[in-house]
Amino acid sequence: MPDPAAPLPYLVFDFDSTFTQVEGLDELAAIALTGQPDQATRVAAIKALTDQGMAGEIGFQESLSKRLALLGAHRRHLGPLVAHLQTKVSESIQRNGDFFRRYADRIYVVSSGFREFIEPVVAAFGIPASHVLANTFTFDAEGNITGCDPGNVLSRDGGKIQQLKDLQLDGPVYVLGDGYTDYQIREAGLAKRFYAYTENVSRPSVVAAADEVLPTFDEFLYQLKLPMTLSYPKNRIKVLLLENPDARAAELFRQEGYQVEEVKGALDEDELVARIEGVSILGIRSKTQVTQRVLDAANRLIGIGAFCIGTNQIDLLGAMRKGVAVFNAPFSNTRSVVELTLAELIVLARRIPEKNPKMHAGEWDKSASGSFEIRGKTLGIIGYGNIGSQLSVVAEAVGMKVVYYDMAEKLQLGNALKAQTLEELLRQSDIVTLHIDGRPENQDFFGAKEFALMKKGALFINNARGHVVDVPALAAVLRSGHLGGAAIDVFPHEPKTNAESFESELRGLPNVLLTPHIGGSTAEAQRNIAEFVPERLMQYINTGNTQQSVNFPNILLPGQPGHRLIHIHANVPGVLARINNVLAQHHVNILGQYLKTNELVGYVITDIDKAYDQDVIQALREVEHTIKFRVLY
Ligand SMILES: NC(=O)c1ccc[n+]([C@@H]2O[C@H](COP(=O)([O-])OP(=O)(O)OC[C@H]3O[C@@H](n4cnc5c(N)ncnc54)[C@H](O)[C@@H]3O)[C@@H](O)[C@H]2O)c1
Ligand SMILES: O=C(O)[C@H](O)COP(=O)(O)O
Repeated sequence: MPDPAAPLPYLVFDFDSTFTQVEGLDELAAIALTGQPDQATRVAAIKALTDQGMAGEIGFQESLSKRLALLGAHRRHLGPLVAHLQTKVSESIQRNGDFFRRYADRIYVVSSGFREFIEPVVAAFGIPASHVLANTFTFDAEGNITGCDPGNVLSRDGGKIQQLKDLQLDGPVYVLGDGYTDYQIREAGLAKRFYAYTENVSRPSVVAAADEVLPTFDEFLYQLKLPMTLSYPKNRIKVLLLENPDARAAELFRQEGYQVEEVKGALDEDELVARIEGVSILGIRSKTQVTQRVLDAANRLIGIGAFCIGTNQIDLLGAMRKGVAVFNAPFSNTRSVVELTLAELIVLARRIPEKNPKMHAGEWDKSASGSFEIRGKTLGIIGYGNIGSQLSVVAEAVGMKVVYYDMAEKLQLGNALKAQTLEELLRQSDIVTLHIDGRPENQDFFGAKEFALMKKGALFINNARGHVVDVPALAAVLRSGHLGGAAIDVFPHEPKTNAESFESELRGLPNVLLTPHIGGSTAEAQRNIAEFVPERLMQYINTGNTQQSVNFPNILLPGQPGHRLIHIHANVPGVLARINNVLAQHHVNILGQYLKTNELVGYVITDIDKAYDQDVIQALREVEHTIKFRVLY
């Protein structure tokens, strides 16, 4: 760590795959060979030689001369190459361009690439030509590139080492690069530290030799407490994804620069407590219970993503008290559940759960007994929310009468009739389907009393949550023949992974269709969820936007004009006044302020001018009743 009062150490950057995302010679080859029949094979051969050289498998000089021989490039290709490379500067270097301009006198680019394309690219970052040390091409009279200047030390093996010796820098040198030749500067004792730069490419031999690994340049600036454009390096944000959400979720988080760890199944409380330390984002589905104990062990948690609809598995109030925002996907699998329920209505009405296993066992049981059409029958929908109301429309479209019951006042769709009481619905329905949510008060919502009120021979479906039904009572009415059948997708105790077995007293009962909680498990739903939830979480992290959070005050924030202070506090009187007192005492200019509270927490966003005294940040952290505080640049 440099002494803050001392000048910055000299920073020696590699160019190819470090300063830029690509290898300049590979790109030159692609441009020069455009339209040639053997383009692909020659470019691939050049790339392979680059990699062998970078990994230290062949000498640098051998790699370079073989590549140049394959290249067939001309001076006229250099202009397009530079224009292309200017769009390929590493993202974190691009966003910290101001740092380079400010400290250009301490920065050198030492590369085995070529001055002809490096100089113009780094010049845009304030780095003068005198700080670019690179090879130079040789040309023939027609302007064809024939090779590289053999007099340049960088064209030889050990060239970077010699170049650093020749530079005679009068202070500590830190080298940042992706290649083995960058490490060799440190190995030769000419640099104090070597940082393996892995934003674009990560070479195991180089990473193994490094003092530090830099997934981005933000990480370097953060470690050295240097000015940076992000408030926190994204590579430090750890995501733990459980229960196998669609691969797109991990892909989106990784694209954002986060570290992602995945666990196929659910974790129990002890397992999750052991894994949650250091995790900033936890992604789960319906199985993993996020309890107060888990939240207490979560020292870095910012947000939880429920990659499903239900959030009853999360202690939402506990999360709120800890300043952890929870997001779900409230509509992404709605249609999938509706389609499954529609299928089950018909399948149960035709007694398929009984007939199918018989057929597989070689028994031909052709009979109309107990089978009926669903047309004209009454479907009782309990819980007329997103799923219940969409099912209502679909069921009417296939000729059913719909009656619904909901504790809340709901928009009546089509010809559906509202039942004033649950009893009224149960007495008239031929099929009853549950679509209430899994809030704790709904534990054993449907039991012996409710089953007794159903018509003899009626059918029952539960695709909502397992714990809302008293399963022994259901098993009893199925055994007694009071119910004609049931389709059950959710259970009070479900296996954590596919490796565990499923135990239930519903197993083996007649005309009972059991499915392994697959109501929302379709390709479409899972893909939608895997895009929806990461988007909400990343917006929250990047902008403070809490729109559609299930436990936080919802604020849709405007664009950020300066720095943004995000303050989560216990909802007690006077906190906003204290925040504003601190801001006033430090003469901070407020550009905008937004506050929303709920019963437990207050959420205050303050946009301020970028110029402010850093002490204000500590003072804001110390405001009484603060739960969490962060700054967005
Ligand atoms: N099987 C699956 O794979 C699967 C997939 C998605 C959703 N779900 C579950 O389906 C259920 C419904 O989902 P949704 O998106 O329609 O939810 P929703 O919140 O839109 O609707 C739930 C409705 O139930 C009502 N309700 C709650 N408790 C009630 C009660 N005691 N009496 C009467 N009405 C009550 C609410 O007022 C609300 O209108 C949830 O439990 C969800 O977890 C299961
Ligand atoms: O709440 C939900 O969306 C469903 O129960 C689906 O849950 P799952 O993602 O665990 O299948």
